Amino acid sequence: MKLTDSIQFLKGVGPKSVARYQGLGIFTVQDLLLYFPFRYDDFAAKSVFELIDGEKTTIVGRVVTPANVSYYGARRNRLTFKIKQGEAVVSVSFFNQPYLQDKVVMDAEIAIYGKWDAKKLSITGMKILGQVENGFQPVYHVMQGVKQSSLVALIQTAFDNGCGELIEENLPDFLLQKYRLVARKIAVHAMHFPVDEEAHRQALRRMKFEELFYFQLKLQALRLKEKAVTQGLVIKFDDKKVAEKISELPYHLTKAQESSLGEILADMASPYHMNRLLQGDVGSGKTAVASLAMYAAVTAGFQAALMVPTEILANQHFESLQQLFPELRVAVLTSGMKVAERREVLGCLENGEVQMITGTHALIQEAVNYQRLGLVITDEQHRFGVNQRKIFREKGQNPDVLMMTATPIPRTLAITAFGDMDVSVIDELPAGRQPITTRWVKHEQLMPQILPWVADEVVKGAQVYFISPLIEESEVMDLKNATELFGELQDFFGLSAQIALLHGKMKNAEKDQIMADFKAKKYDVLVSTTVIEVGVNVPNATIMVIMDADRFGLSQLHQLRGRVGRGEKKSYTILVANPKSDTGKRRMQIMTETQNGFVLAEEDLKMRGSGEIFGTRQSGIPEFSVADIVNDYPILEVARQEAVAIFADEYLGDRAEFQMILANLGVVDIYD
Ligand SMILES: Nc1ncnc2c1ncn2[C@@H]1O[C@H](COP(=O)(O)OP(=O)(O)OP(=O)(O)O)[C@@H](O)[C@H]1O
Repeated sequence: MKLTDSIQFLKGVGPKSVARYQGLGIFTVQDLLLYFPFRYDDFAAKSVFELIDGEKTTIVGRVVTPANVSYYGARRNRLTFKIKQGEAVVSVSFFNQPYLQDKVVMDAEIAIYGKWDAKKLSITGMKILGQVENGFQPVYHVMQGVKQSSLVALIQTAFDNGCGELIEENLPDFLLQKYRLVARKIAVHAMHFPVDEEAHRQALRRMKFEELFYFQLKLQALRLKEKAVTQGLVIKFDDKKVAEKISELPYHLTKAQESSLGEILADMASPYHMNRLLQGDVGSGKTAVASLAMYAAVTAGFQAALMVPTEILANQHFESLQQLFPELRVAVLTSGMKVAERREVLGCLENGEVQMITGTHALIQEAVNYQRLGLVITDEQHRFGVNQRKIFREKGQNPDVLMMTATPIPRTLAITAFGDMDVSVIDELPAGRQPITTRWVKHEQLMPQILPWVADEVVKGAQVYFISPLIEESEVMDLKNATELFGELQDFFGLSAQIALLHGKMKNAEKDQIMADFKAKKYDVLVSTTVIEVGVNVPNATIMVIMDADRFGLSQLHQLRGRVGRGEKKSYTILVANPKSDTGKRRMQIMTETQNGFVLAEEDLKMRGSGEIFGTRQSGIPEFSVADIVNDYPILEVARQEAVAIFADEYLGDRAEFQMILANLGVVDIYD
């Protein structure tokens, strides 16, 4: 038998079960052996003196009273009896399982799995265990038609047929020794049938290492391949002009901005393909760095493009680029544009008149052709697919690509998701920024306390955002909420403040007009749905009020809060929320405690898991079968170092172990 054989060749597997097992992703014997339990229940019997109140456990004792079933209510009943363990007498009850009565035999030993109540010296039973030799039992994800016990039996059959012996080692010897990892054969067996907890721990450690190591190898291989295969552009920018531009800025670049820009420019000048992520907290000045990189590309005779997720942002960047570079021809391209305007822009892009362009994903549509595209910067990269580069290549352009993100990515995730990328981090805010004061208030405080205070601040010249509650997946409800809030605020402020409403259903031109007017201080208060979440830059706005703030995730709240505190004036964020859940409360608490996006992102990750923050599929973060990127971070880091070392070590190239690794990876042609 081979590992690649279908499980149908195993004894006891008929066509029907083959189909069912396929539903679990099990096709071959190998799939079966690598289908690991997701947890283990500890059924090992314990002495009643070591038990903790509320703990789920197994107790073994001798039955000392007959089992009695008492009925109460229409269908409910309780089975009770007593057992003796040493001198201790323990009361046992089972709810609604009267049929267990037969299994309770006077004077016989019995093992009961259930929940321990220390005060009453009693256990609420969940099941009566047949035998208690091995207390450590695996639990698998199964589905209808496949029982735990049949799955276990099938795995046992596979081992009985010697399939376990066919499992080949896929880690090099020196790593097994260095990290004292158990052999693959042993680990796979122990994942299913551990003799004890320690055996299981060792098996798991080995399988996690293997999974993360291969993952990192793949990233390293990709990275190498990318560097070797794709001929990047050499963008010979004009040093002097760039320096001049920097000196003309109304502010000094922060150290972090300077070094990030330096890294980006070095990539551009090199013949390699830039594959870099620019990460920085909200308001840290990423866009400023990006603009300078674009300028550098233009001084070398290339075009540069900046791609952003919303039209509001595209227009905002268009304006600021025009302001920064009045001597250049800057354009904007969005899908909401008039046909004639669009045609004009497309023509000038193709003939090279337009030197810099910003826009939404309209920038990469088919009809768009560039004359000499040198640099593409994408904002909020996780909102775009990862395929942009391919699209550009298909257009015959091979620009350097820089991705920016304002969602701070915890280091753990950055390594996992972007392990094949170079990363620049802007980890300081421009000088002169004051911390944003964040307060959490209840709904009932809004009218008597918050609104009068906001009114006072408006009189003093403050501009204010009000974010209406988020109703997931319902634009209609979002709109209703925003409109209601708008009405209430109009009633409250009367003529004392100019209020505008902005929501996702508006026409783009209308949205742009409102944003422009808000920037120009024609409005004091902007009521909005979350359409202003990312990137909006109105430095004079200093107050952000978020209604039903507990409905937002931490990262989103952080983004929203980042809309204030963008100038030198003191800024405030008010979270209005009466959270019902503990998570909601915790979120509000954390928001008032820290303004550090990286800390918040770590917390968010702990509270929600990685998938929700980035949407696993989009972000390219794979789903691991045994490893967990948050909790297994130390293993991930070691695996990464080893993967990097392997590819860096030329001597390894000739060794059989290295060939084996490459073959397993399916990337034998790295050096071709
Ligand atoms: N070094 C600096 N000193 C002072 N102000 C700066 C500096 N760099 C940028 N700014 C200003 O700070 C504000 C925020 O900068 P920018 O829009 O580049 O940040 P960002 O990181 O892109 O923000 P976000 O991620 O929130 O969209 C802008 O008004 C910008 O002009």
